[in-house]
Amino acid sequence: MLRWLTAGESHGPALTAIVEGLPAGVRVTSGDIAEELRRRRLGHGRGARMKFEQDRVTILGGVRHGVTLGGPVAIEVGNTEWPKWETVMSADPVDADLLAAQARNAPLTQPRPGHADLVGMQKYGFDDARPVLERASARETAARVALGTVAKAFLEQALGVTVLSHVVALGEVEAPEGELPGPGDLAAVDESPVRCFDADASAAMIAHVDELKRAGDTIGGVVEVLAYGLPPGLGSHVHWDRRLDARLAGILMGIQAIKGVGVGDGFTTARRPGSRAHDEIDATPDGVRRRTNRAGGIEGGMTTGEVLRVRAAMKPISTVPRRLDTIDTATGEPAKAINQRSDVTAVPAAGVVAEAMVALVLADAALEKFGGDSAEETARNLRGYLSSLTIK
Ligand SMILES: Cc1cc2nc3c(=O)[nH]c(=O)nc-3n(C[C@H](O)[C@H](O)[C@H](O)COP(=O)(O)O)c2cc1C
Ligand SMILES: C=C(O[C@@H]1CC(C(=O)O)=C[C@@H](OP(=O)(O)O)[C@H]1O)C(=O)O
Repeated sequence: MLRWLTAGESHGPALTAIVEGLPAGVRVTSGDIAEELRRRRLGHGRGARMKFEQDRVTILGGVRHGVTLGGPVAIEVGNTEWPKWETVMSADPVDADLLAAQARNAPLTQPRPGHADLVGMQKYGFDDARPVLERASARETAARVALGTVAKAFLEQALGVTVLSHVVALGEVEAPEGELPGPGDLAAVDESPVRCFDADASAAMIAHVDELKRAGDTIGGVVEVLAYGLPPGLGSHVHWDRRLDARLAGILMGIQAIKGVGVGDGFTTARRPGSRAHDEIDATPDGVRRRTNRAGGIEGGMTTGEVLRVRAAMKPISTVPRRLDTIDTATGEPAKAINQRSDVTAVPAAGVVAEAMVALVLADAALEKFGGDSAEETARNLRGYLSSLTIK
């Protein structure tokens, strides 16, 4: 079983991430993690913070000379802006000068509609939104992407599985249904400032973001994660919590601001008759194949061996520059919500986060099926399973 945790606040000194249960022999370096973190920071519509803040990656355990050892992998993502935030976010009791400086930081008492601010203050008994928003912030997704890098490396090296994502809708602009990016197309997707594979849709999305920025507004969208090279049989039909679709939905919904998940054609499938909703099966010289992939590579809670295809819908950023109506929790009077700065959209970044989340679930499901204390053992067990399949 793969276990993983993250810790740290948005403006704290660092995020910390640990993953336990990955085999030995997976090649991964801090450079690989830094590259994935770089991808997560990109995207047209992200705010000023992405430009001046740097992620500083240090692998603190579980890797030696660029190869995993089989123990927990611990990763620190340091925040280069920490010195500016030390008085606000210091963990230890502070001296008198620091306390005086902190007292000048007025509490944040105008909670943003759509963010965790108000209910977090109620639940945890704070009269300031700062302690809530620091952890609710999607800064934490940097730690998840760091862990996802290790999971992706395992999937590639032990199973030959490639995970990538692309943006399929940004607000009202949708990419045409059609050609999907293939396993080698990640760089082509990343070239688009909105991570959209279709050039015309990409241009329209960029214009849409610019228009919303001018209007002081924010926007959501839909990302699709694809996984190529999966064998049939990851996950199981036998119990609800072993179904791969349930596990993928849970992990994707666990990303900040994700409000819907679709597997394959998702909600569209519900509007089609059965004759046009399912994927008919053929025997081909290459083995059993589905004629289409409307199911997105999952039937009965298990991978079918076709391309895995899952979508996640993100709501618009809740720090709206136009400042939505709220209350001041200190006075109970009407007020305008907190707004220092904000992303117009973070949908392209959410795709990179979603890749990491899907990679962790797939790595977990692969280890459940094939086991292995070394990546080589997992690969050997996969080969044995594939060669022993009676229906190929
Ligand atoms: C990559 C990423 C970047 C985000 N950037 C912002 C932001 O700049 N401002 C903001 O208010 N929300 C941002 N969000 C969304 C908030 O984290 C989210 O709205 C908040 O957690 C409340 O959503 P929830 O109800 O799903 O928890 C971002 C989310 C992601 C995934
Ligand atoms: C820092 C990151 O995202 C942040 C996520 C976020 C939020 O409320 O979720 C709010 C913004 O931070 P701030 O309010 O300090 O400008 C984003 O920049 C990051 O992704 O690395």
